[in-house]
Amino acid sequence: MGTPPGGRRRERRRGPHLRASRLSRTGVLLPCSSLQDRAMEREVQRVRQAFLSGRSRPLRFRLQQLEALRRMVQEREKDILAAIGSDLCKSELNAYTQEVISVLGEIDFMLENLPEWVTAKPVKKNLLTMLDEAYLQPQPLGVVLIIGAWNYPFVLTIQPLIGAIAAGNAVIIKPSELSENTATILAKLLPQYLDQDLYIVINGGVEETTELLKQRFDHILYTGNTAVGKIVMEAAAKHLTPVTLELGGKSPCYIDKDCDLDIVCRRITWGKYMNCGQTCIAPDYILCEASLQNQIVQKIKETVKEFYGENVKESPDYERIINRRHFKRILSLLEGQKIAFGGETDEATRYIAPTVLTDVDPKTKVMQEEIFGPVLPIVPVKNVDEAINFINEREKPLALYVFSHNHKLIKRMIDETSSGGVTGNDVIMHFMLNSFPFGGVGSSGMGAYHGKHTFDTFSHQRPCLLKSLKREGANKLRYPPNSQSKVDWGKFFLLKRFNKEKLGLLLLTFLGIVAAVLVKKYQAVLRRKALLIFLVVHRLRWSSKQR
Ligand SMILES: NC(=O)c1ccc[n+]([C@@H]2O[C@H](COP(=O)([O-])OP(=O)(O)OC[C@H]3O[C@@H](n4cnc5c(N)ncnc54)[C@H](O)[C@@H]3O)[C@@H](O)[C@H]2O)c1
Ligand SMILES: CCCCCCCCCCCCCCCC=O
Repeated sequence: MGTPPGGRRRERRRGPHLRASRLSRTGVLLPCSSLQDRAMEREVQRVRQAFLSGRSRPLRFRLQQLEALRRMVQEREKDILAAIGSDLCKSELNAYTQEVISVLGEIDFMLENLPEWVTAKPVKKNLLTMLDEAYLQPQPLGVVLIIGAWNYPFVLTIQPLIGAIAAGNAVIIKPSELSENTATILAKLLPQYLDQDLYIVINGGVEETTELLKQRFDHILYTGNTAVGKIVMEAAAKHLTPVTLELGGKSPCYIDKDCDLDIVCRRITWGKYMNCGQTCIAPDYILCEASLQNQIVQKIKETVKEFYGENVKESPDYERIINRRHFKRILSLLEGQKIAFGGETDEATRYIAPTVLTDVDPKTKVMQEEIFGPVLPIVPVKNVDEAINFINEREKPLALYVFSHNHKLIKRMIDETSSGGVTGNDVIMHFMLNSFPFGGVGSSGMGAYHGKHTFDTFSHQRPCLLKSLKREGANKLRYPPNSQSKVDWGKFFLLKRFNKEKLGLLLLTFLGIVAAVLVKKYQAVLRRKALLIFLVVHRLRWSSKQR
């Protein structure tokens, strides 16, 4: 674990120091020069060559790599927890439950299901292809770039990696330079456990990411803010590279008056102040009727005490803001606001107390940008209609939360709004169910991952149609010269429409096709039956001759 909560922490410059050494196989650290471009290109080229060798493709290899990754997490757990701990001032227990547990769960899930996912799946056929072989074959995309985020620096980098390996790709991992300890440990550990040419870590800041983005990839998965998401997409467009953008936004939380406020406030307090509010799907603000405000403030205040004790600063469960820039940014959101409780700060340790703001004017700064910190504004609304309008007038959020005993109201909120994901009567928990695709919509992102969805994100579902070089008669229908009769046949095969005059002929053809299908299907049986008949007849003739 890093500096203990409350201890004075040194604010280090993040980024430049990562660039101070040369390109290496264990986390590429680059000199800041024009050589960088070529060095980056060579690195990507090396990974591409490894992909082209074909060794990332066999199921056995993918399973081995995933098992090796699991071994890394298990054997080096202490180092990983310490790195996360020093980046975000997080206890080992919290780093484990918030990050490591999901990674281990995801690896186990992949190992269990991958053999089924990689197999080709037959598809439904039409009359034109009924005698052919038609299936979907998932195939790796190639070289994938994963740009991680700093707020959950381990899970948000490794979870996509798991799916990319499972899908048979080569991967370049670019951890966030803001969580520098986790970035360093990933660059150190991954090459010790995984194939060193197929999966590499490139560390660095904006400059290196910019260089990296000039290269051609087969897919980019970026996690971070919307502004950089646009930069990534623009760079990707130059190579027509598909992107998955895991972005952010202001996730609303509507509290209906028909609910159990004690439970609601406990759940919101957990999701809002976990990781000091630096969670992409944390409830960003509360919408509720004005009459509920004071009770909500009171109950959140009590829960904060229950969770973190009298002195939040001393709690091992309360993290710190990642850096001074974000600390100052969050502080600026408090200007001119009515602080109902909290508001204490300490710049030296980048501590911001769990804070609630009441009667917040939607036009103020705190309601104009994603907070990404432990500040919770309450915006009073008249009723659920106003809440729905409020949400729909803004960018589509990454998550939406609605609390009520009234199931119909929850369903209505879901039907009449849009967001990446929704949880009714809780927060955050949809992230933990890997049968859900996790991702945004509109400005909160595009594409999704988790579980099978990550495998699909990093796979190409290749349609494969295998025909025979026989049965050319049927194919003549599509060759020139065209004729009305051929069109009629086309209508029959593709639209299942009959020309009444030709119904008899069509019926006959159809029976012919059915017979052909049956013959093909039961070829072996028919061959055995024919042989048997031949032998019986032969035997009868022979015995009659004998007589
Ligand atoms: N949807 C999700 O899963 C998810 C998860 C975590 C965070 N987020 C979002 O991320 C945001 C917080 O992260 P952040 O904004 O501090 O991320 P950030 O600024 O740390 O950016 C992340 C990555 O982008 C790179 N980067 C930054 N500026 C760049 C530039 N100009 N050109 C090229 N690359 C650049 C960085 O090197 C880093 O690797 C929030 O909006 C949050 O909601 C989303
Ligand atoms: C012991 C109980 C286990 C339940 C753990 C719940 C932990 C939630 C972790 C949430 C991680 C959220 C990551 C969000 C990604 C965006 O920032």
